[in-house]
Amino acid sequence: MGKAQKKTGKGRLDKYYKLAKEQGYRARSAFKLIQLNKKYSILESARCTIDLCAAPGGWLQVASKYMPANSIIVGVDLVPIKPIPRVITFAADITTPHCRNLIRGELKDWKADVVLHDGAPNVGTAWVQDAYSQSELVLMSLKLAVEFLAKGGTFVTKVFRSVDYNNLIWVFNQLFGKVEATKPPSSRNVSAEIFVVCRDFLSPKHIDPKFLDPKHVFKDLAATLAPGESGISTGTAESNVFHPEKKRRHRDGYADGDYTLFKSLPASSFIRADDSISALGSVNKITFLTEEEKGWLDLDITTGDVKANCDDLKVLGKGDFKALLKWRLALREELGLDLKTRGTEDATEQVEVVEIVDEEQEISEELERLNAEASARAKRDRRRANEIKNRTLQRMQLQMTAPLDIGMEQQDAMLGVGQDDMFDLGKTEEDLRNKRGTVALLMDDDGDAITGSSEEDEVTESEDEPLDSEDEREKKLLGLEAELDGLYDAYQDRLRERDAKIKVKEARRKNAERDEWNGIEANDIDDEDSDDEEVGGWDKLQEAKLNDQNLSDDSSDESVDEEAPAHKRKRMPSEQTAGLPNNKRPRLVSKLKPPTASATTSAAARVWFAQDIFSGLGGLNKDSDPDSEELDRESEYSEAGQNSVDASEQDDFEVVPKDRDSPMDLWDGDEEDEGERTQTRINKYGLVTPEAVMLAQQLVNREKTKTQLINDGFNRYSLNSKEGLPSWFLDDEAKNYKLNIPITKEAMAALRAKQRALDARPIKKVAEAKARKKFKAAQRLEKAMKKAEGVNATADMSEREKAQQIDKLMRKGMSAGQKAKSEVKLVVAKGAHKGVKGRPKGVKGRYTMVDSRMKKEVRAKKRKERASRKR
Ligand SMILES: C[S@@+](CC[C@H](N)C(=O)[O-])C[C@H]1O[C@@H](n2cnc3c(N)ncnc32)[C@H](O)[C@@H]1O
Repeated sequence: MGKAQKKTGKGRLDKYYKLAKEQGYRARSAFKLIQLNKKYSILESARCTIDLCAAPGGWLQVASKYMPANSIIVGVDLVPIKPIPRVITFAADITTPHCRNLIRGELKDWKADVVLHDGAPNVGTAWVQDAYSQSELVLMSLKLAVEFLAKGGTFVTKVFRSVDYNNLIWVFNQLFGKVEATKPPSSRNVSAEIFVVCRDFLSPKHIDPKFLDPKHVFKDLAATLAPGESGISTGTAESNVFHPEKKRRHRDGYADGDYTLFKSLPASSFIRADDSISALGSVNKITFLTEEEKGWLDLDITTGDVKANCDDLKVLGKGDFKALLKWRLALREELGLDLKTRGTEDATEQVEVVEIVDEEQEISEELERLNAEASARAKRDRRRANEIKNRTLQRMQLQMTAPLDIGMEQQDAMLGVGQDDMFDLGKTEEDLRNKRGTVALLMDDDGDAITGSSEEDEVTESEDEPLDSEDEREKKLLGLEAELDGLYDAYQDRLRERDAKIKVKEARRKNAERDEWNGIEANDIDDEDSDDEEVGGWDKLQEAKLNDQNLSDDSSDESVDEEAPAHKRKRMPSEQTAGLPNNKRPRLVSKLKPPTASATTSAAARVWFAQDIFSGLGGLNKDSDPDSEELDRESEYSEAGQNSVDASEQDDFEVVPKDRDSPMDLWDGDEEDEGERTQTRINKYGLVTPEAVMLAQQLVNREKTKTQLINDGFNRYSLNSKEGLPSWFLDDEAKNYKLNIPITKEAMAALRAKQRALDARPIKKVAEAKARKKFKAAQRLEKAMKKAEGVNATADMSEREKAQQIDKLMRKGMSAGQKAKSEVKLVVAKGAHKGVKGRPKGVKGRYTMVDSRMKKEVRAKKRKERASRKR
């Protein structure tokens, strides 16, 4: 009975339950992570994952399946988790410091790329309270996540859709670059759970503890709950009065002995009640039945509105309730129930309550407004970036601009500073001119270079100015190349968008970059700025909200203050030489610099900036080599009496473009990695290309020596430098510049044989099924033999009977365990059998009537099945 109930109850045993069983997952929830991972590709590139609330271990199994080999997976839960290969698990409460210490002990100083949280507290108490503790658990998991996550990491958490939901999302938004809520198909619709995927952890240096403190984050809800009470009570009644829109489910049931839903309250009780607000929240009507109460109806203060309000409290709004409370106070004074002072106190009390609740409402409204604003801003930025891209492409097509490359354009767009590459180049020239002739113009009294928007406006476009013909030609040429580069990149992007595999690879590559890259990001500076402003990010944000400021928009922070702390300055190498006059740099330089760690500028951009015209600008070329920058400035500002540069650095110094044929360029670290990777691939899968098989055969058959093969591998292009060549050319070249190795018949045959052998191997499931079958047959036989021995040992059977019995047992034991199928006779419905209804003559046992139509139909059906299976 239990079984039947289980199957139908709540539809628990749905297809994911069955799938989980089939695929060996411990919980159906595993599919939630599989689906989340499919959407966001979280696990493929992660090398360390922490799963909080992991029992029984479904998510851990998924993580272990999808994460790269040798990655670290740690799972924690209140209950012990059965061991899973290559997963570390322990039992702890994630809300305790003990748990934190255990994780720290496991990770040492590693950081996690992903933190998962699918926690659910034990249900059973009131719904409001359940949701609250779930939200608390989420906040606790976030606390661990921010401690252990690496910058750029991902936090996936389950949240219940409750009143806390928006507050949690708001907090996530403060700590992560991208926050998305999603409900995977395997999550039941009846469940209030939703999964929030927070990517791009910002890793701020200081996090205001209030962000992670349930008291602050869920202030709204906490305030509506009276201390020590878990749900519907005075607090809730109050909230019903002042927040009629926030309906909470009432699970307390009926009061003792009272089984009606409609409740009325005598006016005298309301007037004399201590807790008038909760009285208003829990009744439908205020009645005037006694003589005294009827008398109150005639008073001036009891206006028509008040009477109407008393009639049906459930339809009243906040203003109506306030009017009723005012009326109550006035009546109490009238009746002399309160001394004047007491009355005032009471009034103050009421007003305070109203104010607190009002304030809470304001905060929640503010939160909602901020969320809406953030999403609108993101949308606006996206639109702007698209516009910029389109405009740039148009200008490129009209040959109006020399695109540096798509990568840089995107950087600009991302920074939201607009696409004004040509203007910036113009500005560069302007700067040059200024530097040559009118340096003084750029200096203020203290010798600081002047920057600012007003200046930017003053900078004129130098597009119109004639360049000398040599330069112009070169510029044009580079422009054309860059244009080709741009178009090629766009083409590659389109290809990439179509190819899911490339997306995964890209994600991995990005992940690798993220770990290696320690450079500067505009955001970093922003973060630091806000961090450095110390006290309470929370308070500041609240304040910022009130001031209607955009938290991420901090263009004003771009200029670095003279008194800025040392670590702030460290971020801008160009400004390390504090004594130099141009601490503040013209816009072009400061704008291009931060994102242009050498890794981010394309070859085309580097070639572009390697032109003589830029050679005088520190920070523009050389990818921020601080030494060369210092020397540049040293030579330019020597009159200003700067002497902070080493004597060795003061030697004749010439800014030259990087030597294209320098030996450094020939050494390609990637190729070594590639070699290793190829080796591992070969170890794992063997040789998979005919060329490789052929070369191997030649080596084995001693047709060629290793040296010969290596020598054959070289060609006159092998040592060519790739520096400065456009990517489309390199891609094309990579396909064609190598020698085409002729493939022999033998190599192809060997490869095919290998493939056939691979195909002939049964898949794991089939092999397992066969082994199971064999094992069961052996068991049956053993059982039969034991029985036969028993029969043999019995004394009350004749030898003949024993032989018969044993024969029967053995036949049964040797059979496949299935009953022999009874034969079905096929009777063709033609000749004498045509049109016969019922059993045809002379046919005994089971039979089936068949005809040519049926034959055709069956064949067609089989054909279709085969075709669909192939597909
Ligand atoms: C829905 S289950 C997690 C299922 C898991 N993701 C899987 O795929 O197998 C929720 C888990 O949260 C755990 N949990 C609840 N509160 C916890 C706490 N404070 N600390 C650790 N685990 C907790 C419960 O023990 C329970 O095993």
